[in-house]
Amino acid sequence: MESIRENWTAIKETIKREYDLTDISYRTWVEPLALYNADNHIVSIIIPEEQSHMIDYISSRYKSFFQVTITEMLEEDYDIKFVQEKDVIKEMQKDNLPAENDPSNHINSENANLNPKYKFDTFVVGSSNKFAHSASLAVAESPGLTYNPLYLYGGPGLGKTHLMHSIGHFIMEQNPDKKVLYVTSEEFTNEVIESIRSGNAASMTKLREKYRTVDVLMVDDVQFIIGKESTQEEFFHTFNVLHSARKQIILSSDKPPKEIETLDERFRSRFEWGLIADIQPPDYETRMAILRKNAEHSIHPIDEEIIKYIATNIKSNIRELEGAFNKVAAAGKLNKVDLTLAVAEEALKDVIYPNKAREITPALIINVVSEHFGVRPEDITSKKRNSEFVLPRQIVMYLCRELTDTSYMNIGKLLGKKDHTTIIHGVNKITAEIQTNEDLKNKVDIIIKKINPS
Ligand SMILES: Nc1ncnc2c1ncn2[C@@H]1O[C@H](COP(=O)(O)OP(=O)(O)OP(=O)(O)O)[C@@H](O)[C@H]1O
Repeated sequence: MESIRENWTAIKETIKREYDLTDISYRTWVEPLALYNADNHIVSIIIPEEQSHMIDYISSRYKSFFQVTITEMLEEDYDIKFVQEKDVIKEMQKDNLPAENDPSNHINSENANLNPKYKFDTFVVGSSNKFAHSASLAVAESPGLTYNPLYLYGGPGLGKTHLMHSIGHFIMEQNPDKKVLYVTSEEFTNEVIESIRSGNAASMTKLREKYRTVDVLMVDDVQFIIGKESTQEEFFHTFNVLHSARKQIILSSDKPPKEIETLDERFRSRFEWGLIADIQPPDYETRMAILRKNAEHSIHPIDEEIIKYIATNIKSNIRELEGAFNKVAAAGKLNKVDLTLAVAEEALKDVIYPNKAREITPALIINVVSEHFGVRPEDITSKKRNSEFVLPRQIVMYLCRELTDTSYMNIGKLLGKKDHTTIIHGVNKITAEIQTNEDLKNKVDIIIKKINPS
């Protein structure tokens, strides 16, 4: 930092000379720029208040000039960030508050957003996920130093989130001072949208503080960020800042970068900088091992015969495998009967359709929406009027009309015997709201992609 400060005028004069700037350009754009700070190889440059409306222009035209000149003069890589004078003033005022008032100091295991159940020791390793598991462990052992970013991809419910959380727990157990943050793309998108909507520079600064000061950032289902312009842009800069500061980035997606058609080149190349590891659907042995592990924790013993039946019939998704197991266990408990193969077959008759392609049905929509909102499907199809069930239920109404041919009357029957006018109202409400409410539109888009990933 000190050497940049000492050479600040020389840096600007070098830029004038090397890039052949006219006197007027130099005096107008470059000379008034002041150095704010240089941390983690990021040089922050203050744009004076009277030039604040030109920040995009100054950044696009002069950023690379500063980057190249500083990097060459100091023989170290630097990234450049332009900041508004008024934001710097606010930042300085904030810095005068006691440190504990700063929320970014409180990222610990709770607000790292990690599920305590998703750890390496609960993750069953088999041939389908061995590579992704080893890569994850290597990253957990030396974050920021081996593979950066780590990009995990695979179909739904195959353990990407479980592995990401395992890395987070491992790092924090080894070093509780590390700031680890897990976020879904949906949460990230909503935060960016919220900051932009508030039109408040301080809110954007806070968001950047939150994401750009961590040691490990994990973004789940990154494909949902791609194509959303302002979110994508914010993510791009966050990625650059963290990566150039050697902070670990872990991403998950349903596809490898080269198969995401809408991914532009700057993301593709960055995603490929580190290591790309895929997770395939589990083989029979792995499915059996996962089910046996579940059975160990079950209060009621579950026969090996039943475990084999589930492992044979549910092949492509571990979430569905666990769901089937839970359904069978619940059937035994609820009906107070011995858990025989016949009971298991009956419990799974709606789940197991041998050789049948995934069809979009109201039942599938209800399952995906309830999982997305963290509520039970029975709550969505019940008559309960609790506020947390109303929005998911209305989204189900809307999606049943958008994605299936189900009539209003039949949707009503599925959703707690509701009258068809209630369904029409729900569908119209969501149709109108997604025109103006970007959060909701984002939510609905993500749910549609989960229902129909193709
Ligand atoms: N190898 C494994 N061993 C034990 N449990 C697993 C394994 N893989 C996945 N699971 C379990 O399966 C469920 C789904 O896994 P997870 O949420 O990690 O999938 P995902 O790949 O992130 O899915 P999506 O892309 O839909 O978000 C979780 O309950 C997880 O604990």
